[in-house]
This record gives sequence, C-alpha cells and structure tokens, in this order.
Amino acid sequence: MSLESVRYRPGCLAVLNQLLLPHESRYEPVRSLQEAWEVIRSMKVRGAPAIAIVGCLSLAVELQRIEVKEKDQLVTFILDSLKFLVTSRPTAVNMAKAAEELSVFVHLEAARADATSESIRKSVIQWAEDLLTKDVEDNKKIGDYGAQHLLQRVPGQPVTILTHCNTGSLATAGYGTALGVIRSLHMMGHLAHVYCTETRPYNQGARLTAYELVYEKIPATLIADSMVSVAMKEKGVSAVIVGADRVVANGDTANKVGTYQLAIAAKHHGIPFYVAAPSTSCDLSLEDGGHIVIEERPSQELTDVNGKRIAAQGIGVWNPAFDVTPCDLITGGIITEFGVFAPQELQAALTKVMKEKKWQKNEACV
Ligand SMILES: CSC[C@@H](O)[C@@H](O)C(=O)COP(=O)(O)O
Repeated sequence: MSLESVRYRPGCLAVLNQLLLPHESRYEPVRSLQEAWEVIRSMKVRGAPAIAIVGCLSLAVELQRIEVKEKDQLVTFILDSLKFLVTSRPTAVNMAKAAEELSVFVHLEAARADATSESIRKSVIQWAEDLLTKDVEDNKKIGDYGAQHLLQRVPGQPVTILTHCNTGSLATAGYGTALGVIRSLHMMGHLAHVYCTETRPYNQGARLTAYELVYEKIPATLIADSMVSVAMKEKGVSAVIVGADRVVANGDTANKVGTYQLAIAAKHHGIPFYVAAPSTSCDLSLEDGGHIVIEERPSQELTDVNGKRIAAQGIGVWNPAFDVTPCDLITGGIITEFGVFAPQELQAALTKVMKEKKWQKNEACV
C-alpha cells in the first residue's frame, strides 16, 4: 500500500503530520475548518493538491456535525468557509479553484426547485469526497502520459530522472504528479535511477521524497540543491520533472523555490525539463507568471533545522517558498491528465477540454 497523506471517512478526517516525517508516522485529527487552516499553514500537510483536498474535506466534516435549518444560512456558511480556507496558503491555486467551483455548485444546488438544507449539505459533502478518487485517477493519467512522452523523447533507456521538492502520495490523494511519472516509469521497467534534491530551506526532498522513494523501493540518490548542475553533467540525467503550485495561461509555472535555477541548468545541459500538474493546478485567469502571488514563509524555516538555529544571529532573511519558471525553460512539456502540452499549447488545450466537459454535462441533463 502506498503512503497516505489523508485519511477520511464520513465525519472523520486525519492528516499524516509531515513535519514529523521521516522519523515518526503520526496521524492527527482535523475536526474543524480552523484546524484544517492551521495544518495547512503550518505545513503538517502540504503540496498543492493535498491542500485543496484537506480544505474541502474539513468542510465536509463540519457539514456532518453542524445543525443548520435555513437553506440560505447553510449556503452563506459554505461560501464563507471556502473564502476562509483560501487564505491558508496563497501560491498553490488548487484550494482557490476548488472554492470557486464549489461555490458555483452550491448556488446551482440551492437554485433547484426541490432544494433543502439537507440536499445541499449532502451534495456538498459528496463533491468534497469525490476529490479524493478524482485526484488519484488524474495522477495515474499524468504518470502514464508523462512516462510515454518521455520515453519517446529521450534517447537511451532506462532513464534517469532528477526531481525537486515532494510531489508524491504525500502531496496528493495518492500516486503523485512528478513522482507519479517516476512511479509509472519504474512500473514499466524503464527507470534506471532518480536523483532527488534536498529542497532547502524546508527539506521536503530529504524528508519526504527520499522517504517515499525508499518506501517504494525505487532506486534513488539524495543530492543537495547546489549539486544539480554537476549531477546533470556527470550522472546521465535524462530529464528533469517537477510539480507545480500554479501554471498560468502562457505556461509560466510557480513551484517550490529552486525550480527556476533547475530549469536554467537543464537548458544549459540540453536536458528536457517537464512540469507535471493536474488541471486543478492550472490558472488560466492569469496571463503570465508576473501576476502570481509568492508566499513568504517564516524566517525560522531557513535559519533553523529541526528547531535548532544554524544561521548566525542577527542576519537578515528572505524566504520565498516558491519561484516562477518562465515558460520558455519548460522544454519537455507540461504533463496534465489530458496529455502533454508545450507551454504555448496549454491554454487552448485546456479551454477545449473544459468546453467539451461542459457540453457533456449539459447533454446529460437533457
Ligand atoms: C503535487 S505537489 C506540487 C507542488 O505543490 C510541490 O512541487 C511544491 O512546491 C510543494 O510546496 P510545499 O511548500 O511543500 O507545499
């Protein structure tokens, strides 16, 4: 069984506290919206898809337990809750997109002639629960599309992949995005080796990706972030694959800080650079990466390791959690659940898929 970042049954939600990994596996209950906001902000749970899933499931848990009689009161509660959850972490778009979609859904449900508080409550809970299965399905598609694309593109197999941050089961409902592609390559028997970066300052690579790779028995080596160029030069890296917190209309991509320099180094070495991201991480409302709000994290995440200060007292600190990789450095493509697209093709491809989906939904209603 693969690792689970989230455990859910109706009325009951728990997250694996990722701050304690790899030393201790402890699930902690999330009983309210406030607790969900706190586990997300403190990064006990992190990764763009997992943030949205925990946020929406915490709303499902609240809806199981609260007593609301009036329909309008329930709708207001749901809309306010979603607005609150979106404030937990600003860069990853998944929670904001889920909030937007769920808000539209609630309005439509409430407008039905036979709508009651109970029917709205039930359908919102179902909507949130569906995110779990949908995310795993999407990740498997990303894994397979990405693996096939890469195998056709890069010479020499089996392949060696370099990845950054954590994009696996711990960052999603399961399987993973960039790590999902690695998992698929491994299952197909075409993976030689993985290099995973430590991912300073908060070490998601050393703490979480290394843990997942060991757990899955995938051959892998941990490197410091400062070793990526030499690894590309000397270790036969076939491709770089990373995840995303927000991919915007022109393909510019916000991801864990350090991604940008990785893409520059990959271009220098002629190594294809891929972004693996579900459509839930794509934000076509922003034209380019200059409009993405970049979260700044507390200075202690840079100055301290495991609660112990390593930096000189008195030094100033700048700690952006993410950087933006310009679309022209994404030379391999953007791997989504609908296929692999060049950055400049993404907007048109996703718009087309969304139109078709809307059309299918309308057909189903007739
Ligand atoms: C499938 S996870 C994709 C991204 O969210 C991931 O690459 C990343 O940057 C995570 O950052 P984090 O700050 O750990 O939430």
